[in-house]
Parts: sequence; C-alpha cells; structure tokens
Amino acid sequence: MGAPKPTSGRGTGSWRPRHRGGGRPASGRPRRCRGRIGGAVGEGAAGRYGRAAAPQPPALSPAEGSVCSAAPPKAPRHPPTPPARPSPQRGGLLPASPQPRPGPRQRRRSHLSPGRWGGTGPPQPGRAAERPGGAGPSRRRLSVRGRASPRPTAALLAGGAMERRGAAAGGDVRMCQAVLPAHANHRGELSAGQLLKWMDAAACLAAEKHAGVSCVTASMDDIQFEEAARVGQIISIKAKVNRAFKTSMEVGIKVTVQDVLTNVEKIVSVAYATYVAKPVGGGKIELEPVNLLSTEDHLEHTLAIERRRIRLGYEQVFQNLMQESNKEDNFEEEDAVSTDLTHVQSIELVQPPHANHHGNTFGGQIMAWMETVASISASRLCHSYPVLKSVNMFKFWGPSVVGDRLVFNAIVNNTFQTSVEVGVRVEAYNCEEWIKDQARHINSAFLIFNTVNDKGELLTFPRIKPTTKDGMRRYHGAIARRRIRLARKCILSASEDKPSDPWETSNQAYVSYSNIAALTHLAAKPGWEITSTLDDIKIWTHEEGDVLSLKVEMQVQIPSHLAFSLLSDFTFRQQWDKHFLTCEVLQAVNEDEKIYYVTSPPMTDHKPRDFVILVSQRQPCKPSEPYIVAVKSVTLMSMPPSSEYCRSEILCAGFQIYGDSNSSCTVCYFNQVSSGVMPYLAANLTGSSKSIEDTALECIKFLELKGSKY
Ligand SMILES: CC(=O)SCCNC(=O)CCNC(=O)[C@H](O)C(C)(C)COP(=O)(O)OP(=O)(O)OC[C@H]1O[C@@H](n2cnc3c(N)ncnc32)[C@H](O)[C@@H]1OP(=O)(O)O
Repeated sequence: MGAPKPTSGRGTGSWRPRHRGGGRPASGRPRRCRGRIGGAVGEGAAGRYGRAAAPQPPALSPAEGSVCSAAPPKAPRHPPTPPARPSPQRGGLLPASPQPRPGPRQRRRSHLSPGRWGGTGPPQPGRAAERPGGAGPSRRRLSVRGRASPRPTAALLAGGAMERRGAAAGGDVRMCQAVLPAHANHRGELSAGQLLKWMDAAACLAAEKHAGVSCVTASMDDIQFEEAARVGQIISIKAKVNRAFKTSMEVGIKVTVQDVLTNVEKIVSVAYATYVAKPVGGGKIELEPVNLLSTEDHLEHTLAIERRRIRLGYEQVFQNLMQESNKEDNFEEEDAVSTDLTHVQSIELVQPPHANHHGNTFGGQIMAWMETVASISASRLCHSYPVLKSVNMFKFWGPSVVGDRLVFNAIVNNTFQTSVEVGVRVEAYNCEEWIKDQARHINSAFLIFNTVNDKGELLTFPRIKPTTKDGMRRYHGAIARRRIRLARKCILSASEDKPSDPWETSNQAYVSYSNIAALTHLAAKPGWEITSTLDDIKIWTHEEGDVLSLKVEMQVQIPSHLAFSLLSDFTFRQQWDKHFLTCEVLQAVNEDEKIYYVTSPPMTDHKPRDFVILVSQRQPCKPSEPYIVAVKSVTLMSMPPSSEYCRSEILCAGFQIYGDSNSSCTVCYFNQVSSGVMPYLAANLTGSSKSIEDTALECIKFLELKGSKY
C-alpha cells in the first residue's frame, strides 16, 4: 500500500442514523428378505419437503453489516453425535428382519463418543495414525502429556526427510480470562486487539500440543465478532486442531463470553487459523494425523479440507472477480470524501514483551497493532469510535523478530452504507534494512468496521473517492471481497424457501463447500432408523422435524476407487437409474466439480422434470475416509426453466463410498427427501412399490458388471 499524499480535509458527508437489523453372501445375487421399502434412488424433487441444516460456515468471509448482538453462526440444527456410518439398528420398523451384523468398520466406529470443542470419549488405541505409511500409536509423541517430544535429528533434516509429529489426542486447549479495565477500550468493552492476542496464543498452544514442536501462525481466516465483552465478564477460548495437513494444521477457535452475575454465555467469535510446525533451528516436519474421537471431530476433520480448498483458492477467485469488475465508477459525488484523509502510518519497535516464546514477534501482537491503526483510519472518516466487526484474513507472509521496526500503513479502501473496509499492510525492517530502505512485507489484512451513535444505532458512512491508481485498485478490491463475503453469507444462511444457489464466480467455492458439507452433516446425523434389509441392501430413514431423509446402503464387489469413478460420472447414471432420462455435462468446472443438466420422466399427470445440478467429488485423504460424491441443485443463468419441463430441485443428495477390502466396498446413497421423491418413498413405505430396492439392485449390478471389465 503506498502512502498517499495528505490533502486538505473535506466534509465527511451527512450522517444518517440507521436502526440495527439484525452380510452379503460371498458371491451371487442377494436374496430378498422380509420387509422392504424401495423407491427412487434418483434425487429428483419437484418441490421441497425440507432443507438440510446449514453447514458450519467456512472461515473465509465475515458477515458484513451484522451487528454486535447478531445471532451466533448457524450450526447444524442438532449436533451430530452418532457414528457417521453405519448406525446401529434402533427400533427398526421390521422387528422380524435380520439384525444388521456389524462389519469390521461398524465395530471400529461404535466407540465414537459425542462432544464438540474437546468433548471427548475414552482414548481409543488403534484409531490414530490411519494415514498410509503413517506411524502407529507407538511412534506418536505427546508433548503435553508428559512424553518427551524429541527434536528432529539433524540427519533427518539435512537429508530433506521429514519426521512425523503429532499428538494422539490432537491439540485442544482452553483459556479463561477475566476482562479487566486494562483490556478494555474507551467504551469499557474488551478491545479487539486484546482478544486477537488471546485467540492467537490459545490456538498456537493447541497447534504445538499436536505438533510437539514450535509452530507459527500462517494465517487467521475471516473472523467475525458477534458479541462485545465488557469489563467484569469472563472470556473462554477453546482451540482445537481440526486437521493436520502436511506441515500445517487448521485450528478451530471458539470464543464465548460469560456474565458473572447471570451466568449467561454468548458466542463472541468462531474462527479458523492455520499454523505451521517450525522447529526452532530446524527444517520442515510432517505432522501426524489428528486422532478423531467424536463424530464432531470427524465432521470438522472432513470440513477442514474443504475450508483449506477455499482458503488456498481465495486469491484466484478474487483475481477472477477483479477482472470481471466494472471499473467505470463515477466519483463526482459531491460529498464523496478523499481516501487520503484516512491514511495512517505508525511504527513499532519489537521489544521482548512483544515476542512469543520463540523470539518471533507474537502474531497476536501484530494483529492487535494492525487493529489499532485500522481503527484510527476508520475514525478519521466517521469522526466516531469504530467497532471492529470482522477481519478478512490475516496472512503472515514472513516472520519478524525482537529488534525489528514494524511500519503499519492503513487506509480506507471503500465504504458500504454502514460498514467500512480498511486495508492494513505491515512491513518489517532490521537495523540494516532500515538504512537501506529494504522492507519485508510480513502481513496484510482487511478489517471491516461499523460505527454506532449513543443509542446504538448504526451510522451510514460517507462515500469515498480514491485519488491514486493504487487507491482505485483497492477500491475495486474491496468490492470484490465484499461480493465474496456476501456470497458466502447468502449460501451458508439456512432458509427453508431459499431457491437453489446461483453458480457465480464469487460464490463457487462456497457452493461446493456447502454441497460437501451438507452431505457430510446428513450422513453423520444421529437417529437413522433401519427400515428394510436385503442381503446387500439396507434402507434407512431419518426424521428431523419436517425433514425426512433416506439412506440406501449397498455392498458392492468392486474396489471403492472404481465405484467412485463410476458413480461420480453422472453420464453413466441412465444405465442404472430409470429416473434419469437424459444427462449432459453443462460445465466441467474442474476435475472435482461438474454441472449437469438432467431430465427425468414425468410423474402421473405432470410434465417431465429437469434439474441443473452441481456434482462435487472428493477422494479420501486416508483409507478410513469415504469417497464423496455430493449433489445439489444450482441456478445457472444460461439454463433458465422452460415451459416444456417442470424445473425441480435436489436439496442434498449423493454417495459416500467406503473401501471394505481390495475388491469390495460399501456404497451409501443419501437423499434429503423433497416433495418430488415423496411419492416414491411413500409407496415404498406402504409396501406397494419396491422401486428403491430395484434401483439399488440395478446400481449394484451396473457397478459389478462395469467393474469386472477393469
Ligand atoms: C504464534 C505466533 O505468534 S507466530 C508469529 C507470527 N507468524 C509468523 O511470524 C509466521 C510468518 N510466516 C512464515 O514464517 C512463513 O510464511 C510460513 C511458515 C507461514 C510459511 O512458510 P513457507 O516457506 O511459505 O511455507 P510453504 O509454502 O512450504 O507452506 C507450508 C505450509 O503452510 C501452508 N501455508 C502457507 N501459507 C499459508 C496461508 N497464508 N494460509 C494457510 N496456509 C498456508 C501451506 O499450504 C503449507 O501447508 P502443508 O505443508 O500442510 O501442505
């Protein structure tokens, strides 16, 4: 960010108060058993029966314009507690049906215990380190539970080989802090900078608990501040390693505030940060996988890889949006304020109290300094006290150490009615670099502020006017980031009547995320009831309020990777599912995401139906994880509904495929039933049809026939 030339002050425009809103036989075809249900394995729905619970939001975008007292982030309606698959038979409709015999995987999963944010079951030897070639429990090192965590040997590091590190129980730490006047701002509220320091410290300790070596903050994803904490209240921070990738890991951070007098607890923030294992004086090390104890651990583990995709792909999405953006803005508005007025530069000398336990400038301290300069910059525009609402990712590009001078440059990039985006860039210099003017860019972030009047009403910010080429770029960058934030908010807000998500540049990453997340949540829900059993096919139903879901479990005698390849290509679907009349690829977005146009035969007295669906496919990172093929409807501008077809929607459907052996797998098909599927399901429930079983049998036949040719 260049330092704009100061200009003379201008009016900040009018200030308008705004109210706050707010057992298969070894071979042969399966025999039919008593009790069945069948129905369309096709996802077709000519309307809606219900909607999947909102998936846990990925961490990339803040909810702009939300207010301090906004509701906490949406979570699944019921926290999933049971094993993801297969569930034990509970109160099946058909008591005479043979009891499902738990296979090896069922036995393994039956130990899972519920709990979120560190809710733990008993330690489970043998469940960790399932990664191919990974070390077993005996190789694990716990840094916190008394076992030594030896440093990587020089030989290992010099040879370029990576030692594997990782605690069996994952990293999970809790921090409690009483908010004292020294932590508060002029309003008596906990300052955002202090909170960021605590969050970073807790998350770093969680990362180090898992890694067993020192870790550094690589980035902190978008952070939203939902609730203000006041002096006298208690802040609790829970930080937990959700997933270890290679040298980096995702840490989930949940901050709550508790009122001492009433004991009422509220969520302040939920954030995700990435830490990289960096042994002091050593090279890179490869992390052990996190030991997953609860179903929530499994869910977060699965979603963490999706969040990583979004995190690492953000820059590309941003660049695409910048190319699309209309740069023809009219800055002739009379009360538009020059951004030059908002430029703030500040310098800090890094001293020992600012360093972390490894001598690097503490990431939380850097974020706190950034928040201070950003807040001053915003205040110059609003002549009031800005309130930090969210941060659009802190990225730590490089380290700084005690003795460095850190130069902070902040400037308002753009305003959006009741919010303002301030960009902050941090550069570091040691003594020599200082003289030569050789800056190291160590951090950048975009902070979103609101401001309120004495009555707590949101105030409107004046329009701003960039005066330089860089200022113009930042102005349009703020619009692109806002588009991504709003797209995320829109997609991840659960609404019963929301039409299918539009497929646009700004939201593709979130639509794919929500596709995978919705299926993963559905599969992990507690309370699946077995409804019918054949030797190779089990049908389960799940009721939750007015939402009914279906699971069809099929034992297939082909390897899981082959089943995945055949089931993820929807152009094969007509070969086994009579509910697919035609199917064509509309967009092959990348190798993991495709958009198909599907037509389906008419139901009685109706027009034929058509669908525009997004199919997202994911390969497992570990043998114990399933292949995933998730399906949901999307809206494509280029494919509007026609009078010939009844445009139908798929809310949440797809497959999870688990490898049983080298030559067999279990395919689980899920469908959140919508009104279009209801007639099939009802007919199957009453026994007048067995179309679900028939389709499942066709699916198995197709897979085994095709599979035998490979
Ligand atoms: C606790 C504290 O207070 S620490 C102090 C504040 N933080 C710092 O000083 C860290 C400064 N930054 C750095 O030192 C470096 O940029 C690092 C260590 C973060 C990354 O170093 P690089 O050499 O660029 O690493 P490299 O490109 O090999 O990536 C290493 C891993 O980090 C991940 N990573 C790198 N940057 C980011 C980012 N911005 N967001 C998320 N992940 C990232 C990579 O994906 C990779 O993950 P993987 O090994 O699991 O696949």
